Amino acid sequence: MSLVVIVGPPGSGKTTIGRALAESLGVPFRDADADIVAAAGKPIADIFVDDGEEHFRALEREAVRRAVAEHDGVLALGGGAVLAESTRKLLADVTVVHLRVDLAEAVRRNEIDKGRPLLAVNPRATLRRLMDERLPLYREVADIEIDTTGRDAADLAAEIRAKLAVRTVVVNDAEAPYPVLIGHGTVDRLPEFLGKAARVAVLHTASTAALAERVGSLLPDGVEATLMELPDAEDGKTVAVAEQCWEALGAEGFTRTDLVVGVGGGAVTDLAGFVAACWLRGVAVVHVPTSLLGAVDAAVGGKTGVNTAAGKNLVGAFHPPRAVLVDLDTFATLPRRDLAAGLAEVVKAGFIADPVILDLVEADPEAALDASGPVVAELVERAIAVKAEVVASDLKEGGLRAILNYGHTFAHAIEKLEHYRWRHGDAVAVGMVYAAHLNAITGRVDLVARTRSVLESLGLPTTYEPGRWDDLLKVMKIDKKNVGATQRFVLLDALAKPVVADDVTAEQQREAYERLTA
Ligand SMILES: NC(=O)c1ccc[n+]([C@@H]2O[C@H](COP(=O)([O-])OP(=O)(O)OC[C@H]3O[C@@H](n4cnc5c(N)ncnc54)[C@H](O)[C@@H]3O)[C@@H](O)[C@H]2O)c1
Ligand SMILES: O=C(O)C(=O)C[C@@H](O)[C@H](O)[C@H](O)COP(=O)(O)O
Repeated sequence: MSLVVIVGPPGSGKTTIGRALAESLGVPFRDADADIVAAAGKPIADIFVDDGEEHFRALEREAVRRAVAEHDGVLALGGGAVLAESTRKLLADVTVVHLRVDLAEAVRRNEIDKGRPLLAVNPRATLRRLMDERLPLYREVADIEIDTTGRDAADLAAEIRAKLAVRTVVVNDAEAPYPVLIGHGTVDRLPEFLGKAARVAVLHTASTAALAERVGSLLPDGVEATLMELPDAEDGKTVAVAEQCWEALGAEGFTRTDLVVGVGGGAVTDLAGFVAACWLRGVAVVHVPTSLLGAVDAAVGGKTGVNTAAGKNLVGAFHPPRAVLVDLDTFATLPRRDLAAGLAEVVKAGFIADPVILDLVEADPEAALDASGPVVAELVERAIAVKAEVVASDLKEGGLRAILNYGHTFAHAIEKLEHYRWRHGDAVAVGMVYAAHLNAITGRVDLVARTRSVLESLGLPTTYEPGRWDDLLKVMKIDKKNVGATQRFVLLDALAKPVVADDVTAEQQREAYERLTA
């Protein structure tokens, strides 16, 4: 969590709403006015009477400077703090929420709270003047503006939380750029992405049924939701399941302006994207990934598809979403094993492009496994940034995008041999160890020990059964990256220097397997 600063006129609810927001985010709350009172040893009204407003403003500037430097959480400022240019400059680098309120309600709230020296005489006229004078200053510093009139604190805290996207990564897809909103409560932003939809098909599994219901309840009057429950995990990623969805869309009279929403792990978003890509030759899809793996990988980038008897993801389409809503709250119910599986793809992003990811995981693997902690939020953001940059320049995997397949040649072969009963992330973990052996064997870089140790620290598998090489090789020979009879592997020349190699010999491949299973 980083700092969120609340500003607004007297009576806008900065302290009450700030506290409710901090509680809902699970972070500490701090009140700059309380800091001034503590430092001066007397109430603000007494500082005004004894020392004058100018002295109070000097104390306030210092209190705000200190709090902005020290605090990690929610910080409420006094109504006049934004008068100081130095304070406004300080706020340019942090997230600022401006709470508005109408005059009548502000007067009412200030009548209850009598401790405001500037409002001692003729509060209505004074408040109107202060609000008019300060409004442009609040707006100058604010990232988010919310009207608090007639609303309760918990409700407002929930709305602010939803708007406090940790970050919006824009995937600059050449055809239609789309945002990936990462934050708490971002699912509530769905109504912004409905377009002209009159019907919304919400695809989910049993594990995400409650969230799918919530998605349905977010739709405005006149927009109908149809919830479709899919079989769990890879059992849902089949042509037969896709066909059932198409039948249901047909029965609903689903048109080109309607919307598919995928609420679930990567299996759901892959299937939802595929259903949307094919229905009427392409309707919009919004993804609400609920697994870490879905958030950092499957929901971003527009690859959709199903598994068939021939292999993993061999049937599908490139169909980028209209938006991706990564709601960090959804990871709270994700089993630890699935969280770890998602971290395998995060670690992959570390090896191919952003080694800071590896540093973060290695520094504290337990923190990386704490779904509600700040490390997971940073890892999510970093991994999505890696993926967004790659897919923006090469949606259809003409070149660069293949690097996202690091470890996947071997992983997909395991998944097929295991009849899709292995978690994808677990298979990718083993696949990365295999690729690390190939890196070393082909004289590139030796990252075997580091790969094993970072994955093992997360409880991920790093080895596979011996004696299955022939079966594995057969599957690897129909990998999508292959060109004709030439196998291609994503390898690393060095950390964060991926290459696509087409000269890995049969002996080298086998040797990597022998070392992996030794
Ligand atoms: N399209 C792409 O670019 C891309 C990228 C990576 C992976 N994938 C695909 O994604 C799939 C793997 O995704 P995954 O790891 O999310 O698997 P998954 O979708 O099977 O989900 C894993 C398990 O977690 C459960 N789950 C999901 N969210 C939950 C939540 N919030 N609380 C409780 N349980 C929850 C699911 O019901 C499932 O049992 C694979 O099919 C893989 O091929 C696609
Ligand atoms: O988005 C990509 O491109 C990837 O390769 C991401 C992979 O992590 C992911 O598992 C993807 O589903 C694999 O795609 P595939 O084309 O090899 O099936």
